[in-house]
Amino acid sequence: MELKDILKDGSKELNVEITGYQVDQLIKYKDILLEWNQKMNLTAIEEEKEVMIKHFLDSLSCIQTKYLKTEGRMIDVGTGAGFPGVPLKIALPNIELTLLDSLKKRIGFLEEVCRETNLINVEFLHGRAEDFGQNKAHREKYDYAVSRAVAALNILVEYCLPFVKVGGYFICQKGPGLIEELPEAKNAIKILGGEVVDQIVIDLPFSDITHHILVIKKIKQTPIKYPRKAGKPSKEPIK
Ligand SMILES: C[S@@+](CC[C@H](N)C(=O)[O-])C[C@H]1O[C@@H](n2cnc3c(N)ncnc32)[C@H](O)[C@@H]1O
Repeated sequence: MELKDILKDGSKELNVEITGYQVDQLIKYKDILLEWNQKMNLTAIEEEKEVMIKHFLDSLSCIQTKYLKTEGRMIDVGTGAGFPGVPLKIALPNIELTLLDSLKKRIGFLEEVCRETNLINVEFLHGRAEDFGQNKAHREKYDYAVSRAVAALNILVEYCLPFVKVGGYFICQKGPGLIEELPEAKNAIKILGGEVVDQIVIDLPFSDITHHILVIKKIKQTPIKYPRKAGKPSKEPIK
């Protein structure tokens, strides 16, 4: 099966509409990812077909939740090589995207991807989520936070919920581990002003992988003491 067909058919299965131009943008992204991956550690997934499924379709599955609209401000916390933020921006080009990562080299790669795929209205932030979460320009300024494979849920909510406006959503991609992580994070979610509104099981097309997406709505402002200083949330997660 051709790579383009994996994207077209897989996104249809996820109820996500993508055009031929968006498919071309994703293919270009894959080319740059695999080229840069020779020089720096960006992804352990090196097979083209696997990139389509495990990075692109997996990222696009966030749209299936129906909570993401076609406009608004979104931050991808711990974006790494751009997942899920960049595929989401390709599929929803009117979203204003902020990509945040603590590794400077990854930001350089992301700048190149966005330039080469003609993505506009993308901001790149190099630093820790704990620091930007206390920064007035970013605190409670986003309609959506998204994140994949960054930390256990009780830590991750302290990284992500401070960015979300009251009324906005944190859309969190997790593996089957969510079932154990959720009870341990319930109190942190409440303290940080969130409420779990949905938990969706995603069957990733062309694979036997099942993922979970947890949707947390911001219902109250986050108390100003959160996020605590860099390193503290992972050392002492909120109990
Ligand atoms: C395992 S990678 C996942 C990357 C991407 N989200 C994905 O799913 O492919 C985790 C990323 O989170 C970043 N990260 C971890 N803790 C962070 C923090 N406190 N603030 C900002 N970035 C962080 C790391 O630098 C790394 O790029």
